[in-house]
Amino acid sequence: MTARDRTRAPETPGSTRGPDRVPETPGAASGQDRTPETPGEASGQAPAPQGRPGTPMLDVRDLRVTYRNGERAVPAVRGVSFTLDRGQTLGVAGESGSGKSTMALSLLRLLAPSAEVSGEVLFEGEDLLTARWARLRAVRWSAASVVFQGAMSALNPVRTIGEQICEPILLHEKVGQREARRRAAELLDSVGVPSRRAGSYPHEFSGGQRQRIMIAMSLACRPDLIIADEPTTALDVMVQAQVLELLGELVRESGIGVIMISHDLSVLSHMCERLAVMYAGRIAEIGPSRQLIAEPRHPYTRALGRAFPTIGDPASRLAPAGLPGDPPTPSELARLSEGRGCAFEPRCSEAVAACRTETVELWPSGPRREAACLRVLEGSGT
Ligand SMILES: Nc1ncnc2c1ncn2[C@@H]1O[C@H](COP(=O)(O)OP(=O)(O)OP(=O)(O)O)[C@@H](O)[C@H]1O
Repeated sequence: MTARDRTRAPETPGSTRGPDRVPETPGAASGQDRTPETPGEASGQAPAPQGRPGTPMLDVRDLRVTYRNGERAVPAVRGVSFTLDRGQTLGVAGESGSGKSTMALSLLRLLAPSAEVSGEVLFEGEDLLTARWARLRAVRWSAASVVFQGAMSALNPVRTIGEQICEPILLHEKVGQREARRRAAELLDSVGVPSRRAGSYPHEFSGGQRQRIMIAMSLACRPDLIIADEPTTALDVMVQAQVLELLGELVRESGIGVIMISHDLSVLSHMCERLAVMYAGRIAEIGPSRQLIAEPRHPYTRALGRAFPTIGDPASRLAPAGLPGDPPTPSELARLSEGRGCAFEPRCSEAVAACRTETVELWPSGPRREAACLRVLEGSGT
C-alpha cells in the first residue's frame, strides 16, 4: 500500500474495543487507553510511521505479557518473536489459553492495565511498546486495526453504520463529510453490504452482515496491518465461509498484512500463508502453512492437525483429538515461566528425559521453518 496521510491523532472509535479484556459501554470511547497522558498529547499531530527499506513491517522481539492481580501472576506470553512483511498473512493457532489473544492484542497495547508487557514491537521500525499514547492512537486505525468476534457488542447500537464507518475516516484523515460518506459507501459495497443501507442501525443487520460491517470499519483508514481475533467464530458455518472468503479477497487485492487468530487450523491454513502454533505462551512451531499442515515437525502441531477439519466445531477449541491431558493452568504457567524443559512434555507421546530438563527454543526445522522441540534438534522429530 502506498503511504497515506496519517497526520491526525485519532480519538478511539468504538470498534477498536477489545472483546473482554476491558469492559466498556457501547459507544463509549475505548477503555483501552487507560494510561494517563500529558495534556494536549491526544490532539497532537502524529507523523506517519516510516518503514525502512529492507525491514519487515512488523518485527516482534521477545514479547512477554504477565497479568498481575495482587500476588497472582500469570505469564500468558513468554517470549514470542516473529516478523511480518507487508502483504503477508500470519495465522496464529493453539488451544484455548495458549496466549493467542493476549499476544495479538498486546501488539497495539490493547490489554487491560493488569497486563505487564515487555519486549519490542517494531512497527515500521518504531517500537509501539514505548510509543507515546498519542502516537499509538495514530497508529491504531490508520496504520493497524483490529477485527474482533462479536460485532454486535463492538458496534454502537444508537448510531447508523454509515456514521460509524465515517467516524474514523473523519477523525484520522483530512477529508470532509462528503468524501467520508463516499468512502463509507464504497467500503460497504466492497464487503457485500449494499451502501443504500448506510442509514440503518446495527440491529437491522444479520450477524454475518454485522461482521462484514466490522471488516469495512477496520479497512476505513486503509491500514497496512489488520489483527483479526477469531473474526468469524460467532457465525454459522456458511456465513463464516463467506466472511473468510471476503477477508481473503480484500487482503489479496489490497496487500494488507494480516495476523489472524483462530482455534481452527483448517481456517488458518486456507487463509494464511504462514502459521504460528502457540502453546503455553510460546510459539511451538512457525512456518509456511501448507508445510506445517502437511508435515508438522512439533508433536503439538501434529496433535492439533488431527483435530481438523473442524470449521465451526467448538469441541476442537478445547481438546484436540488424540491429545491427552490439558494445557497448563494459569498457576502452572507461572511455575513454568522461567523453568527449563518443554511445557508440552507432560502431554507429549514423543518426549524423552531431556525434554524435562533442557532449555527449549525455536530451532530451524526446514526452509523458513522453526520448531521448539528437542527431537527436531536431534533430527528425529520429523
Ligand atoms: N485479564 C486477565 N487476567 C489474568 N489472566 C488472564 C487475563 N486474560 C487472560 N488471562 C490468562 O492468560 C492466558 C492466555 O489467555 P488468552 O486469552 O490470551 O489465550 P487464548 O489462546 O487467546 O485463549 P482463547 O482461545 O480461549 O481466547 C490464560 O491462562 C488466561 O487464563
